[in-house]
Amino acid sequence: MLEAKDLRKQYPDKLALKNLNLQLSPGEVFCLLGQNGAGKSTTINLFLGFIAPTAGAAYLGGLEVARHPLEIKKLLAYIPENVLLYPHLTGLENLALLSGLAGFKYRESELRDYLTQAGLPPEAAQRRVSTYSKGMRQKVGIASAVAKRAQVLLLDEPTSGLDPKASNEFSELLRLLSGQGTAVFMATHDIFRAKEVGTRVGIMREGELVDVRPTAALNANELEQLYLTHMQ
Ligand SMILES: Nc1ncnc2c1ncn2[C@@H]1O[C@H](COP(=O)(O)OP(=O)(O)OP(=O)(O)O)[C@@H](O)[C@H]1O
Repeated sequence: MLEAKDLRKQYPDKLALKNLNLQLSPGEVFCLLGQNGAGKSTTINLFLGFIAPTAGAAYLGGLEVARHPLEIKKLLAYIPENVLLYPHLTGLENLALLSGLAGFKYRESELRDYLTQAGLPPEAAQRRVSTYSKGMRQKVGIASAVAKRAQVLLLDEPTSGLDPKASNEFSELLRLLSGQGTAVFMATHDIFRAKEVGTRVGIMREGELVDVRPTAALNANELEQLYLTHMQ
């Protein structure tokens, strides 16, 4: 569902990603840990097609991202730290717009159901998004991923700045999506969440994926120790 083959990104004065090799199956949740500047966002931006690789290739659903920019946009949903929505439109209107762009036309009742399923309070659906909290905007992002029937979900530090309850609800939604077969690739600094929602966790250091483990094999303390050992 998601694959990197010798994926590499060289900036003029920085090798941001060194020959990444990785494969994700449907329903897998891969959490990528690493310090600031390790290359996590670079990896996500390569899968999004926002930047071009220097060598190697990124694939989504078997399609090479750099060669199929339009097709891959239909396969994937992207949730950055701050979900960008139209502030003067309501949650419902935003979702109608986002799913419409992906080619889906839903009735208002269906859009409401997607928002409720994502955990947005029903009264909020009619409110302008400018009144939403960060967690509520994330929920609209998740609702849009579900409404688009995204096969791959890319997330860049989605829980940073969320309170523990919102962060926990977010983890539940990721489990729901992965249960429906969506492959999830998430860059995060949150070791606890990575252990909780991830099926596998990877540790990136200076552009290199230095360790990959199934999360079932470690408890949160062991994962933290492993991470710290790699950062020494
Ligand atoms: N457009 C660019 N031009 C030059 N260097 C860049 C560019 N974008 C990123 N870099 C460099 O590439 C390296 C990897 O950056 P990246 O943003 O992928 O790290 P990150 O792991 O996402 O960090 P953070 O946790 O802070 O988001 C860093 O050294 C960064 O300065």
